[in-house]
Amino acid sequence: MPHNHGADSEVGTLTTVMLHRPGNELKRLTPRNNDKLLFDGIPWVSRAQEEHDAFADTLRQRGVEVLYLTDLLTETLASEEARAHAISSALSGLHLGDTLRAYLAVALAEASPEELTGLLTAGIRNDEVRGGHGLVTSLLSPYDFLIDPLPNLLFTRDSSVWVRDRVAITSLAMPARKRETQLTELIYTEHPRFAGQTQKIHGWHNEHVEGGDVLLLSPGVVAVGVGERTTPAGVERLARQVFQAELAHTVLAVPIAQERATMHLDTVCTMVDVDKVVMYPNVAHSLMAHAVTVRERGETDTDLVLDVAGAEPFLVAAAKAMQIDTLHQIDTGLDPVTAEREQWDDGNNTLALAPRVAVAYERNDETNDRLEAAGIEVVRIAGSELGSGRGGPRCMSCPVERQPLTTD
Ligand SMILES: NC(=O)NCCC[C@H](N)C(=O)O
Repeated sequence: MPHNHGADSEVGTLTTVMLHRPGNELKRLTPRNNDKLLFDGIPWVSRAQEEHDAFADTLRQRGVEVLYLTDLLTETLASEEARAHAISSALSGLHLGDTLRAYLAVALAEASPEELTGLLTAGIRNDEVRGGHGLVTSLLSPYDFLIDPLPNLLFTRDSSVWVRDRVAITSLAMPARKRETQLTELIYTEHPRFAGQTQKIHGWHNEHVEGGDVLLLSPGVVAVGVGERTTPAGVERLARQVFQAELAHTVLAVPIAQERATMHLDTVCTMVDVDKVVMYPNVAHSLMAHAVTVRERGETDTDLVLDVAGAEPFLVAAAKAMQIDTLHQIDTGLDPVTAEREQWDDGNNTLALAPRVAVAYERNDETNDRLEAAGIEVVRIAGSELGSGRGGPRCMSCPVERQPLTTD
């Protein structure tokens, strides 16, 4: 049966979502590598899995189809061509050397699709290989990774993002995450559910854009955070591509502080209704946006001539582009210290299941209370372990299909 994959908003009823159940890749985290691997602590893996299973169950109970990235990958790797592609990309790093690369290529080719998924996601450590011994294996430490683990796969939001009926394969800025998009690209290209019926925009080889920075404010209006992850050139490239494919009429480029606490736009602002956002109060008054529109079309996205407006307050620029009177900020009224604590714990990182229904971490009591007072149904989930990677319900979910808000 053909699917209507895609999303034209942040809040249309969520039909299908891609998640990643945390697995052995989290067991690779140690106090020596957690910073490099972008985790703030060492999660208790079985509890993280329980929390994640509860999150997935909550979504299913609300009628959402949950696709797991690893299931999709394993199904994709049933194809010889996809396997060969996955293996050569995973072994392309310059740290391996020819002897080890050749040995690993054979060993990976002999693995079953399930085993290969495990190796591509949890990685391979030098002390785990039995052959391929030579200069490189001898000189590397036994604990060095030959294929890096991908603990941040948990945050499926960042490695792909649907804009209407197209999927953008993103280009992740941090070295620890770069390989994630090799896997999402492979899934969207080769998995039978997507192959041949999924048009792609952007790509891992393009300028940096991360999905957590991309907010579909309304059909035709895309906001893109520009900060630690998405670069100015990244937003320009994405804007060109969505304009060329006529997926949007306005892209709002939104500068955000280049800090870990605000690594993506969705760490400070998410939508909970067609005209309401929950926003970190400490930035609400300073967040600005440049509206980018098309002045002149051309043959390709590089020929487009863009108009870039001067900076305006984000809520003002957004409302104008969305052609509504006001984009309301739910007034959480939190004192700056509580606001800072709850922002750090992803209080503003909600996942809308439909207009006025949002999944949020239970720990952010005050933000959640204020959301409820404003008429939003808050579906609370536990995230004490999940949160150690600094991501909330929105970060942990890639909507593959939402019911359209567009009426035409
Ligand atoms: N959209 C998001 O904010 N995703 C959270 C990503 C957390 C991950 N540990 C990272 O640093 O990239």
